[in-house]
Amino acid sequence: MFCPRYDAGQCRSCQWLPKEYVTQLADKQARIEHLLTDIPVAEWRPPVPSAQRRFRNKAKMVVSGSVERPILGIVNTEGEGVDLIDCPLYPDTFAPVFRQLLPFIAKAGLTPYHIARRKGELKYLLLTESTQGGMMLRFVLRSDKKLAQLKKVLPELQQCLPQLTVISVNIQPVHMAIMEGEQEIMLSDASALAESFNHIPLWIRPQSFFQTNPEVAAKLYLTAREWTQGLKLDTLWDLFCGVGGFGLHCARAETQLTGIEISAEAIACAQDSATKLGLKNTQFRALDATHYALNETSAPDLLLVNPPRRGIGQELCEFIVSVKPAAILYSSCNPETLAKDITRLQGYRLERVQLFDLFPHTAHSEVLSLLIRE
Ligand SMILES: C[S@@+](CC[C@H](N)C(=O)[O-])C[C@H]1O[C@@H](n2cnc3c(N)ncnc32)[C@H](O)[C@@H]1O
Repeated sequence: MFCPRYDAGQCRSCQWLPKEYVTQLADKQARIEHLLTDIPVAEWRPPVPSAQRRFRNKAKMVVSGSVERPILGIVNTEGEGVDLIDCPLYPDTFAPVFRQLLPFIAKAGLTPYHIARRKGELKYLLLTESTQGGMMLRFVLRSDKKLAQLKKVLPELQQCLPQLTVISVNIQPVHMAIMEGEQEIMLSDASALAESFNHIPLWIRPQSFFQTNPEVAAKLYLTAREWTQGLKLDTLWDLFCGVGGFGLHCARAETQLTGIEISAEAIACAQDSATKLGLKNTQFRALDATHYALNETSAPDLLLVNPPRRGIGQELCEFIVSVKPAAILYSSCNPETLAKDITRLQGYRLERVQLFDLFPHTAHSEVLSLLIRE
C-alpha cells in the first residue's frame, strides 16, 4: 500500500508498511509458531488475510491547529499536527465527512485542545461506519463549556451530513493520553448504529468496543461458529464478550448463553442483538469476567474467551483447569499472552490455530485457537 504520509516520514502508525504484505503475514505466522513451539498443535489453518487498504471502519482523529483551520490526524513528536484525512486505511466515505466537519468546528467554537498549553476544548473526533450504512460521530471535549454552541449548529450539521445517524459528545477532562472519559452526552435520537456480520445483528455504540476490521472480523466469528459446530453446546460462556459477536454466532436455539463484559454499554448492545435474534436462553451481564467465573462452581460445555492484550491470566486459567469445560475457544489479540495462558491450561490439547489479520501493516495479530479437554 502506498501512503504519502509514511513516505514523507510524517506518520509511522503503520510500522510494517515497507514490508510486502505476504512477508507481513509470513512474519506474523512465524512469530505465533515460535511462541507455541513447545505446545503440540494438531492443525495449523492458513492465515486469513485482510484487504490492504480501506479496511478500517473507525478513525480516531486528534484535533490540532486552530479553530479556523483545524487539523485532523495525529500530533507528531515536535507537537505539530499532521493531516490524516486522506489516510488510505479509511473507507472512501470518511474524507468527505471530515472535510465537511471542518467549518462546523469553527461554527461551534470548538478550539482544538493544545496539549503543551493545556488549553482548548476539542481533543478528538471519532468516526465509525457500519457496513450497513450510517455513521457514528463522537466529539471528545475537555468540558461541556461549548456544548450549547455545538447543539445550536447540530441541525445544520445533521442536514449537511445525514449519514451521521449517531452523534455524541464525550467529556474527557483529564490531561492524559486517555482517549475518552466516562461522561457521554447523546446529541442524536439514535444511540446505536446497526451493524450485521453473517446475518447476525450487532450494535455499535459509544463506550463499547467494536472490531475495527469488519471484513476479517466477520470471518473470525464465522470460523468460531464452524469450529464449534460439532461440539455439545447446551451451555456456553462468552467471557470478555463485548457486543456479543462470538457468543451470538456460536449459540444455537437451545444453548444457554452467558455473556460477561465490563462495559455496560456493550452489554446493552449484546442484549439487543439477542432479542432481535429471538434467543431466549441468554443472559448478558456487565461484570469483571474473572470475578464472574470465580463465583461459579461448574463449567459450561464451551468456554469462549476474547480478552484484552493482557490475556486471561493466572487466576482465570486456574479456575478453568479446576472446573474443566470440555472445550475452550480462545481468540487473542496478543500471541505472547495467549501462549502463556495456554501453557497454564493443563489437561487440554491444542486442536487448531489460525491467524486472522485484523491489523495489517502493524506487528499485531489476532489468533483463534481451539482447545479440547484430554
Ligand atoms: C478484545 S475485546 C473483545 C470484545 C468482543 N469479544 C468482540 O468480539 O468484539 C475485549 C473486551 O474485554 C472487555 N474487558 C476488559 N476488561 C474486562 C474485564 N475485567 N472483565 C470483562 N470484560 C473486560 C473490554 O471492554 C472489551 O470489550
